[in-house]
Parts: sequence; structure tokens; C-alpha cells
Amino acid sequence: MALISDTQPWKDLKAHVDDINKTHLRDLLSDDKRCQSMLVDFEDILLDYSRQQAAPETIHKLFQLAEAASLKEKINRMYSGEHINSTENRSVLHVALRASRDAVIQSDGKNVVPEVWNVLDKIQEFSERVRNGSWVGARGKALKDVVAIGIGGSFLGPLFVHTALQTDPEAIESARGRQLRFLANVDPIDVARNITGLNPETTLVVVVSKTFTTAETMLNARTLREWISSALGPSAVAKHMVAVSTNLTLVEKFGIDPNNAFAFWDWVGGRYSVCSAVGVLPLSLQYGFSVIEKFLRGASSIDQHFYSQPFEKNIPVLLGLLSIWNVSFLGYPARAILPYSQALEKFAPHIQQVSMESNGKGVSIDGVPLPFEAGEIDFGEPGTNGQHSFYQLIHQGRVIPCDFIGVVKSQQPVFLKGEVVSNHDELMSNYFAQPDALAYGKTADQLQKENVSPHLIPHKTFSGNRPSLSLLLPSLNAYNIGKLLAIYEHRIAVEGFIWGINSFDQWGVELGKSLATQVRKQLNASRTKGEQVQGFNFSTTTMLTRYLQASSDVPADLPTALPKI
Ligand SMILES: O=P(O)(O)OC[C@H]1O[C@H](O)[C@H](O)[C@@H](O)[C@@H]1O
Repeated sequence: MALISDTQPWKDLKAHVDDINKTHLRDLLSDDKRCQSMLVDFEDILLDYSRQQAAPETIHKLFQLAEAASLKEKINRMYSGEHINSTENRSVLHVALRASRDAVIQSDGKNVVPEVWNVLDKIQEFSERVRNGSWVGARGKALKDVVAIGIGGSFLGPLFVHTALQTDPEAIESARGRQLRFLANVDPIDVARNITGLNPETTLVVVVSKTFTTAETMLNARTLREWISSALGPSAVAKHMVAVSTNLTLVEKFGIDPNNAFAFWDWVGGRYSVCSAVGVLPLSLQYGFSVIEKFLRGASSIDQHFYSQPFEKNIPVLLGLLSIWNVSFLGYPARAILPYSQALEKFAPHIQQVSMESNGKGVSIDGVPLPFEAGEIDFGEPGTNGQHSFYQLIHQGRVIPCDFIGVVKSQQPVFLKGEVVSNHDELMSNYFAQPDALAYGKTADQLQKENVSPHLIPHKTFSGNRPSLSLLLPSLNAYNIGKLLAIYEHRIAVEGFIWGINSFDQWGVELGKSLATQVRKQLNASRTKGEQVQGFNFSTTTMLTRYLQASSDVPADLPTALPKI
């Protein structure tokens, strides 16, 4: 298939850049009709993209690009279970994970929804037993604490949802007396941190790994298996360890009873797996299944919106196309994700994986080298914290399109006596102010009128014309968290569909892993047989030799809980 960059709509958009660059955002924003056309409202989620460097004509041209890329057909192919992940020969059906019980979604001629619900029912039953104390540990005690071991897609999504739910009153109530922790890094410090304050007698370990081969996760799983069996005896593993995986054979080999394993399927990409048992099991153990079911329903409502809405009203499609405009035409490779909600502090780290692992590709889906850069650099922090950190660069340095995410109703409202606005209004004042500061900037003229010293004028000038978009959510309950997740998942798919890449494989993570295997072998040979470092370049040989020499006297043992300070 021809590259998208060879199509006429791509060329038209290239030519259109000069037109857009002639008009400053402050002028674009003075056209109310234009701004009105750049608002989309869906189930109380409001998207305002009027601060994009775009005219209605730009959006029209982007829709033509979408047509040239066969966007609608590609979305349909995803939903109908075609093997659109062609390098792994797999369907891409995370939408099936949150489909209603009576939905029909086929993969390889089979409706996958009943299997999805079998696992969801099993999670509901198991999590209720653990939560109500009818499933107990080896010493007969209720398991009130959960450590979920996993990395990448088996970690970041569940952590984001957990962090977001922690301020929801319903979720707080249902999690009372329980703890959920995430162990991801193979760094023994992470093990020590996670077992600090936990008693193996009351702890359930959930090993989460799609492949059940990921080196970090398996080492952490072995370490916690040892932590449990050295305290409670090897037979305790059956009561204290369960697994989530697509590879049930390896789960059993590891020593976890397959009855205590929660399956998912190869048509779920790791970074799209938070709605499978990967997220649903640990989150249901913490909050109860009914809370997590609302999260799934929220994601599902966006799945339907994405599938059925015309592009002009389709939030993920619009967001995806605007990203393409910023990255491929205006030449802004990065995007800042700025939630004005501390509960969303783990949203940007999750989206980093979903976006950068999906779209950071150098060839088209047919293997043709791309003559343009695909993917974008995502980063972010909650506001207002970020304002006191990297916003200087965003305001006066590089142009970085920003996503401002705000929440209408705070889950934890505070109104101090004597204050003019509530704490939440204070937060939101910044959410509303920052996009205009970026868009309008401040001119030398304005500064002169304010009698600013001439030598400071260049330093205090803001060029403005810096694009952003704003999403306003009604509240941050489980349902809306599901929606937010699905909006971004689909936005990223849209970008990949337009660029014509495979957003659902991740070969780029393999090379580093295989080189680490070589290093691991060397470390082992040097430590056990005293072998010299060999077969590496000068730099790595020097560094490895220094590491081996300087760490030869460090005693190795099971990590212990960190001391209380
Ligand atoms: O779930 P697992 O099989 O353990 O994989 C965990 C993670 O590791 C891999 O390296 C991939 O980059 C990720 O996409 C994946 O989510």
C-alpha cells in the first residue's frame, strides 16, 4: 500500500502549514464561530480544541487525510477481529474486554465475549471470597494486602487506575482496611519497599505477566515466593500466590495452581490490557468488583462512541488527527499531558507506554521505511506541580502542544474559612489560565504599557501561539476514569492508522533484552568462575570490569523490609 505521505491530502496539509502560520492563535480565538465548531460534548465530557493552530479548513483537510488512510475501514477491521497486528498475526480486541455480556465480538470465527465474562465472573467470585475472608491464607488469616508483580503493560495501567480511584469516596469506602501495592522494578529496593510493613500471613501476591517470561517479573515472583515459603512453608504458595497470564502452562510450571490463574488472550496487547484480568483482578481485590465494573462500562461507552460517531463528533478521532497535524505537519514532536488532578498523577506514565510503544516505529505496516517521523514524545505531570517545574520551557522555550485535563467536581472538596475560592477552584483557576497564557502570550507593546524596564522586555515577552487542547471531565469516578483511558487508547490507534504503521507490536524492546542476556551470562561467569570480561567493546568492558571489582564484596541475600526511619 502507498505511504500516506504520498497521498494528495498529505501534500495539501503540507502546503496548508504556511496559511496557518500566517494567523496567530490570538486571532484564531477571536472568531467565535470557529471556536464553537471546535467543541465536542459527549456524556458530559467536553473537548475544546479551539486553541489548536488550526482553522475549520485544517480539520476538513485532516478528514480528507483520514479518508486517504482508510481510517474508518481500519477501525472496523479492528472491531471485527481481523489480524491487524500483522507482524504477530493477531487480532487487536481490547474493546472486547469491556463489552457487555450480550455483545458479539469475533476473533478467528469465535465470539470472544463469553470467555471474557467467564474470567470476569471468576474474578468477581475470587475477589469477593478474599475480601469477605472466606479465602484465607495458610495460617487461617484473611488476606487484606495484595502485592501485584508486573512491569510495563502489566503494571502501568493498573497503577494509573488504582491511583485515580484512591480519591473516589465509593472506592475509598470499599477499600477500607486493605492495601494494594505494585512491584515492578527488578531493583531489590523495590522488593524491599513493597514488603515493608507487610506480613506474609496476610498477603496475597498476584503475578501478572502476559508472557510469564519477562525476566524482571519472574525474578520478583521467585523472590516473593521465597518470602512466603520461608515464612509459612512451601505449601503456603497455593494460598498466597495467584497469577494473571495468557501462558497458563508456564504459570503451572512456576508452581501456581492453574485454578488460581486468571487468563487473558493473545489478542490483548500488554499496554492495552488494563481492562483484562491484568487490571481487573488486583483492582477488584482492592475495591470490589462492582467498582471496577463501572470502570469497564466507562471504557465501553467510549468504544461505542469511537465506533459509531462521525469524525466531526468523535473525540478519539479528532484528538488523533490533531496529534498528526502537530507532529507531522507543524513539526512539534512532543506532547505534554497535564491533568489538573493529583489523582491522575500516573496517567502520563501510562500513556507514555501506550503511545510511545505503539507508535514509535520506523517502518510502515508493510515494512517500508517511513520518510517521516512517526510517534510522539509524551510526558506530563499534574498541574499545578508542573507549572513550577517545566512550564518555563513550554511558555518561552520549545513549542509543545499540551493536553489540559480538568475535573469539574473534586472528590475531596475543601473550602477554608476566610478564603475567596475553594481549593479546587484555586486548582481550576490555573487549568483555565494556562491555555490562554500559551495561546495569547504577551507582547513587547503590552509590557511597554506596563512600564517594564526596556532591558527586561525581551525576557518578559511571551510569543504565544502555542497550541493546547482542553478536556473537562464531570468527575473522577470509576466510570469516567474508564472513559479517559479509552479516549487515549483510541486516539493512539488513530494516529497509527493514519501513519500506516503497526501500533500493536513492539519489536523495538527486544534488542536491549537480548544484550542484557549476554551481560547476565558474563556477570555469572565472572562471579562464579572468575572469568575476565570479554566479547564487549572497550567502553562496556571497562564499565563491567569496574562494576564487578567494586561489587565483589557485597553480600547477597533475600531483600528485607526497609527499616522504619
Ligand atoms: O506482561 P509481560 O509479558 O510480562 O510483559 C511486560 C512488558 O514487557 C515487554 O518488554 C513489553 O515491552 C511490554 O509491552 C510488556 O507490557
